[in-house]
Amino acid sequence: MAYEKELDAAKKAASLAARLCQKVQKALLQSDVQSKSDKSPVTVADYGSQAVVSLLLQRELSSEPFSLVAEEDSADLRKDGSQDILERITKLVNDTLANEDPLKPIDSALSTEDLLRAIDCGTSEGGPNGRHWVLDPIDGTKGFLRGDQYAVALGLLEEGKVVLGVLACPNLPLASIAGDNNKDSSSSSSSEEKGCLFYATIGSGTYMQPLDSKTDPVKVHVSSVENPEDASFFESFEGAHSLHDLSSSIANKLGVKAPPVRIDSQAKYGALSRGDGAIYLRFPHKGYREKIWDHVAGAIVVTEAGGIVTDAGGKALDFSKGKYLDLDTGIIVANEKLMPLLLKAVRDSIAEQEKEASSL
Ligand SMILES: Nc1ncnc2c1ncn2[C@@H]1O[C@H](COP(=O)(O)OS(=O)(=O)O)[C@@H](OP(=O)(O)O)[C@H]1O
Ligand SMILES: [Mg+2]
Ligand SMILES: [Mg+2]
Ligand SMILES: [Mg+2]
Repeated sequence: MAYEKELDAAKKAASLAARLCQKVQKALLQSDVQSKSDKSPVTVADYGSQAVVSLLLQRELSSEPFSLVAEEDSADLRKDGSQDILERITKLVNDTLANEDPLKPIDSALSTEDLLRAIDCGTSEGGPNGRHWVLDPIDGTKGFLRGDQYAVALGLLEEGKVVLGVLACPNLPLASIAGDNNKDSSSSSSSEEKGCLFYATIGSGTYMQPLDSKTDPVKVHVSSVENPEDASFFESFEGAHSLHDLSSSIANKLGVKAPPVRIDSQAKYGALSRGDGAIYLRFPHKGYREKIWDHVAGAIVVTEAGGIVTDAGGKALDFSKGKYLDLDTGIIVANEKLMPLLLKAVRDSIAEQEKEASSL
């Protein structure tokens, strides 16, 4: 299989980073209200996760040139007054790496300077040439803070095309979340087993396995629903991230009956890839520029499971332009059967909205 070595490294890196995030989220949720409103634990997990992925990929793929486009950088950690937090992150990363394989002797603990360097390996600009890893160390930071859904999202671009993607979703139930409308999908089902690892390489399909066990992976497929009346749709939890009114107008036009399922992060792409819902609608407010790390891993996880991911005009997403995606209005996802109907509903709803706006 193509990209076997890269996939092994990516799964290992994302799983280990997810373990670090779980540890921080647990501490965060157990802590008192005052320290919950202190955003530093989130920062710790974002930086820690990025460092772990950066270090693991470089270690496992040491014979290859390494380029990483990632969300975080070390600028704030290098400022005066950041020494305490920097030491905390360094300890967290060292502890995580030491627990990775208790049988393997640890080389030597990382210094704070090593940690800053590992984070800053993620400052590549990406682009159309060569290989670039793309990382969102915690996607859905707001969900992470609430104790809800988040994902460690890692992808690989080759000559501007996504060839591999891994999504670690520590709070996503292994069972379907279909019908979990507006429920808190992490805490509503506390007895259910949670933690999913989705992965895909180009031409080989999408697989899911439990995040914390060696259980065999299963191949997943997007929903085969053909009648929009039977479809349900996902959208951002945060209203500030996507225009919920526009989504509901599109859903009405299509005849979708079920209310939206709102969950944070690229866990939406993971859930769609196994058919928990049939449609994803994402319409950021005007002027917002989408970053590639918010979609690279999720897009291949869905397309390899048989889905289609486009902008609101029906164009495939172009990940070759650097850190940003140039988009027509929004991002939509559906299976092949629903996509033509969805595109028409999107076009009609946007036209209606523009007409209303111009008559004001
Ligand atoms: N204004 C605005 N509009 C659209 N998108 C935005 C906006 N602000 C942030 N972001 C990006 O959204 C990422 C979070 O993913 P979701 O929107 O799917 O989830 S959620 O609604 O936040 O729960 C989130 O990713 P993280 O920063 O990694 O959490 C952001 O990159
Ligand atoms: Mg993100
Ligand atoms: Mg993030
Ligand atoms: Mg962020």
